[in-house]
Amino acid sequence: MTGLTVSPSVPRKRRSNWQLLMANRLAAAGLFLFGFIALLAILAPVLPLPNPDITDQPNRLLPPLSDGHLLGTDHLGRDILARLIWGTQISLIVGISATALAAIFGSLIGLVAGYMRGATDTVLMRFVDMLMAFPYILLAIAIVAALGPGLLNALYAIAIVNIPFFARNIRGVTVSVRNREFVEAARLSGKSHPAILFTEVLPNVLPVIVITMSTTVGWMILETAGLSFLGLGAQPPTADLGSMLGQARAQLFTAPHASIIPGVMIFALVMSINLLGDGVRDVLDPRLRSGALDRPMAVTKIRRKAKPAPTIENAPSLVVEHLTTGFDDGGHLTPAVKGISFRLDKGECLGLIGESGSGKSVTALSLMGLVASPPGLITDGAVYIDGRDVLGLREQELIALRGARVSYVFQDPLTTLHPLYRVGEQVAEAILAHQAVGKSAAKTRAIALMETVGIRDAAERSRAYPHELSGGQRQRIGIAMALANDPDIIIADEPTTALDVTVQARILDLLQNLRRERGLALLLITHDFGVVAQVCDRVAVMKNGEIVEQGVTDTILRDPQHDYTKRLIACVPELGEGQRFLARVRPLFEEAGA
Ligand SMILES: Nc1ncnc2c1ncn2[C@@H]1O[C@H](COP(=O)(O)OP(=O)(O)OP(=O)(O)O)[C@@H](O)[C@H]1O
Repeated sequence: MTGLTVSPSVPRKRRSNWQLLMANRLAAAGLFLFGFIALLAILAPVLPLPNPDITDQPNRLLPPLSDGHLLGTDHLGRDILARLIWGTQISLIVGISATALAAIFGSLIGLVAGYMRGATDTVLMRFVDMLMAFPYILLAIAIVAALGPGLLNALYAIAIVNIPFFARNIRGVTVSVRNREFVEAARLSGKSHPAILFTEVLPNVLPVIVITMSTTVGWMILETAGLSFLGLGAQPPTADLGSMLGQARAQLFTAPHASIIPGVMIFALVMSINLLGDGVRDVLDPRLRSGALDRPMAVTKIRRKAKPAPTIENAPSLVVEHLTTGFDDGGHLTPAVKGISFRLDKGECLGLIGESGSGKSVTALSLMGLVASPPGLITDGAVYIDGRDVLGLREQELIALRGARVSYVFQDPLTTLHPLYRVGEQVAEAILAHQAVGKSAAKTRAIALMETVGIRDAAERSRAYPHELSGGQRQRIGIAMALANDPDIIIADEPTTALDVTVQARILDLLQNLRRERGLALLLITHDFGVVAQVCDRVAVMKNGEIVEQGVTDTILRDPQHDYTKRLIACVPELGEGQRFLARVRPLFEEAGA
């Protein structure tokens, strides 16, 4: 828990983008350094600096800390500090202007190509591909050579070679946004294409434009310096960082300070902008924070306050003790599950019930360390399977338990089944993940499992793709995969919510039969007390991440103690009881102020 502050149980006010940026220490350091350099550059006209262009041959190549020249003088006796500050100003103006130009034209190309598609897209993107086909620094040199050396032409050249980065990025996002329902709705309402592009699409791609700008501006400053270094950018006597470096090259060994000083400034400037740019990207696209997308952890991060006993005696199949899971929002922990405890015995069904957002799924995923990290973090408690604390296991041991001893059935099988593989192959793959059997044996067993879960013509249906099956059949495939390795515990997270009532009843029947036949322990997550009444031996009621009541289902149904449980039970209407149901429910909700 070190370094994290924990929110109280009342909902916390969302932190502003500025607060999130400041919470990122590297970005804050980048902002501080960049702010300091930019301030110096802005104040150049009012700072007590000598004229940066006045030469003074007798005082050439004076070392730093010389009288009247804090950073010494260059090969023509000009004051290096003055040239450095004025040069930084020019480098910043050129780099930022080139970024703005590239962003405007590149984004425009990307927006139009991605939105219009067809011939417009082909022509624009082939033009962009042509630009990208050349090494960009060579292309920039060629452009300046054609336009003639000079800072303005260097600016145009750097902007042109960076247009493709913006065009490609923005086109990709625009293509996905143009098919969204709100754009469709705007089209149906009769809005013109330009209006849709600028009022519907642009606001949604703006964060990507800002992210691309913040991560490329440093490079553009570096590229401008590169052109000036080669004598193609700033022309004498004007100084920018690249030309200072280029002119000092000849005295690299006799007066190294003349090159080291602008070199250090380029490094500090580009480094500070890149750190700040990464911070801006993380704030605007939190999915990328800390590389969350490319480096997801295999097991939820576990940092428990106290070390629980590694084993317990005579334990039932599953014991959860004081489990606490939260989400780390840039150094701030928002709890989602707060110290919950429950038990589940062999052959038993425990219902975990609660309204949306009460923490049921986070509980289910925490049991096998499946909450996505970052940002998920287990901060307390233990999960004992057959008396052994699985949260204390090594990563590989915990992964080996998944699907083998404990398996999951999720709400929407269409999102958990791979669309490009036949369902039989997917069931066989679940077997192969844990059992040393041949491919054909796995296929035969997969078909047998499909028969067990009630899929008719299993051999033939095993060759179907997920989209060729009905919702009920797909959920049966999900259950077959969960059964593939004869688990002891099945965690079913709202397995029937996406199905109609008749299919729902059949799937619940199937789970009941499998539980009885195989002695499975079933943790059934639902928000429907009707389902609990039908299937579960015991029930635990969750609210705001806590279990507010648990016990034998019949007892709780007959005599609920907690108001919240009473309201959940009252929400189960009985057939033909509409009026009586409403009369019963209304006072409960009025009491709760709902
Ligand atoms: N990746 C995440 N990052 C931040 N907060 C999250 C994340 N996943 C879940 N939460 C939060 O954790 C809390 C519990 O969510 P959970 O998904 O467990 O609810 P639930 O009871 O399963 O709801 P539902 O029935 O709608 O699935 C919610 O407040 C949710 O916003």
